[in-house]
Amino acid sequence: MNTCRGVYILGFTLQFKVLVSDPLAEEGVAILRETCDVDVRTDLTEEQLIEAIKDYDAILVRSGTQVTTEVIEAGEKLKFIGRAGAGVDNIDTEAATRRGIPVANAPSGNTLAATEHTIAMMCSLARNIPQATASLKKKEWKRSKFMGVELNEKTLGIVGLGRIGREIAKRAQAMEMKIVGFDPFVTKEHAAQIGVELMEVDDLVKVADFITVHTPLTPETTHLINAERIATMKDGVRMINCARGGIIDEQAMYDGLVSGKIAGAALDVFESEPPFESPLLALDNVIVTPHLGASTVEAQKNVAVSVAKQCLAVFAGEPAKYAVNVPMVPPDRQEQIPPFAFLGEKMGKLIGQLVDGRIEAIEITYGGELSENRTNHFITRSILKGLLDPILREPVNFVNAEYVTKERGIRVAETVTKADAGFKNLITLKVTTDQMEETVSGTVFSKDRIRIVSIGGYTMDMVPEGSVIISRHLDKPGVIGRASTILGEAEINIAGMQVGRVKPGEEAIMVLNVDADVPAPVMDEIRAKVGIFSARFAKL
Ligand SMILES: NC(=O)c1ccc[n+]([C@@H]2O[C@H](COP(=O)([O-])OP(=O)(O)OC[C@H]3O[C@@H](n4cnc5c(N)ncnc54)[C@H](O)[C@@H]3O)[C@@H](O)[C@H]2O)c1
Ligand SMILES: O=C(O)[C@H](O)COP(=O)(O)O
Repeated sequence: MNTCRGVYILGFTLQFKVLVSDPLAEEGVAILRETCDVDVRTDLTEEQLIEAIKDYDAILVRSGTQVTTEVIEAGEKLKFIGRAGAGVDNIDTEAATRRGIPVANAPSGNTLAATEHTIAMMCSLARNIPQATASLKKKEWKRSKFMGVELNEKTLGIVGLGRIGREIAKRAQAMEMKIVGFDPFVTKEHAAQIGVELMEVDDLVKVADFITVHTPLTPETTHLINAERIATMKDGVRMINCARGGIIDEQAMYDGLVSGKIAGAALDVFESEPPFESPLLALDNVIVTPHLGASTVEAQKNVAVSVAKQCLAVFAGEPAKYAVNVPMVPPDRQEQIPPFAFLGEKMGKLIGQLVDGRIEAIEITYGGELSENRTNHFITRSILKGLLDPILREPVNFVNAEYVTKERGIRVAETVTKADAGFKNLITLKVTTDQMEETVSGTVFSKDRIRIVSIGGYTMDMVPEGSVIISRHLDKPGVIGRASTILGEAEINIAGMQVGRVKPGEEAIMVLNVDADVPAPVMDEIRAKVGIFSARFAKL
């Protein structure tokens, strides 16, 4: 363990504890040690991890640690789960989302390592290099036994055209292979641009000489390559899996390798790891590596540094760059979103203090230029956080805001409209409870000029910060004066005041910015005054 300086936040220095439970490159650990207490404990059993995790603010893993629901539930202080690598299938992200814990990975740090490993495996498979090496080391000289095949002019089928799939396509074209691909999330045009003929998986398996899979392991991709598809493949097909065990059905692959339908397989990953019990290990036409796809010095440094930096960002109250359970802010929106997210959170917080009863529905209307904005869901999350966090016992944050809302049966509707009530952009939030309805609207004039522009239909120009009293009263002389006198007697300074009305002499609204908290008896006194229908104190 290392004693260190702590992370400085809002005038406080907080000492965070980080558990590294899989081997992580020293460059990443060193970044964490500058400000945190770091324990590297790569030998914990699941039971020991469940016991240990309660002391830590973050856990950093590779694929070796199973971060299960039990681990996450036991991690009372957990604020961040980092995966130094791409696949997060060893982390129960749903459980983390429920608890509001961001899970982040390092998606591109090991792309080239995994790509090069796949290419190495394909070449080794084509030329029997591991088998020939083992044979010669036994002092055998069997040249005809290890006759290979060329890659030149063969068809390579790539299942999953993401980061790794695309890099493989590029390299395989340099070896003059013809590339066909399957990926339901890639267009034909995009595939064509990278030299790949896109087709359905059922067609791909029929035409390919080599098949390599590069998808995540999901319910849809589990056993995507199964006995039925293997039966339709070319005789003597060769298969490579450097993505995740389970994308290819291992039993079906074993049967195909034994029958000779499949000439050979190169496997870096397995349905169960380590695969000591797998019959595949006994087959001569199977070459294997122990999940080494990401194991290069360069990749390990990249991924360790990436998750360490994201961990510190989260400790400092900033978002993790590659959070997998929080929507990603597109790079071109990183400047634009924060003022709207700020406004949304404040609007949520305000309306939450203006309503009574059980919240049943939340309607958010994005108007003006926001009607064309693809990233309104970020603002919605901020609104939900602002509204629900002060009300609920469990913490609500950007990660679990949607989950918590849904779990409580609160209906959320997002609509867009070109109508803008004269503003460039306008957010209108309406909350319906079992007792009442309230509406608040706000706008961003610029990042330094953010305003609530109406409450309950009354126009105003309110800075959404600090402490406020919001009252509804009769628009008659003396009513406002009565409220100010009460505050003066209680020695509460009024820093600003706004009044809004629809018609003279009818109900009006007053917003008083005050410099201190207003005690409940003082609020009761204001409410009791003739002409004041309601008055609420809110902190933003
Ligand atoms: N062996 C290793 O050490 C190693 C190293 C790095 C990555 N990986 C694994 O490699 C895989 C690919 O990584 P990546 O960085 O390229 O991921 P990626 O997210 O960039 O790409 C995955 C691609 O799979 C596609 N896909 C999703 N569902 C699909 C489906 N049902 N059918 C077909 N395609 C589908 C996606 O559209 C995407 O294009 C992951 O499983 C990752 O965990 C393994
Ligand atoms: O998904 C990944 O990034 C790879 O499977 C690498 O796993 P590792 O970090 O355990 O090597």
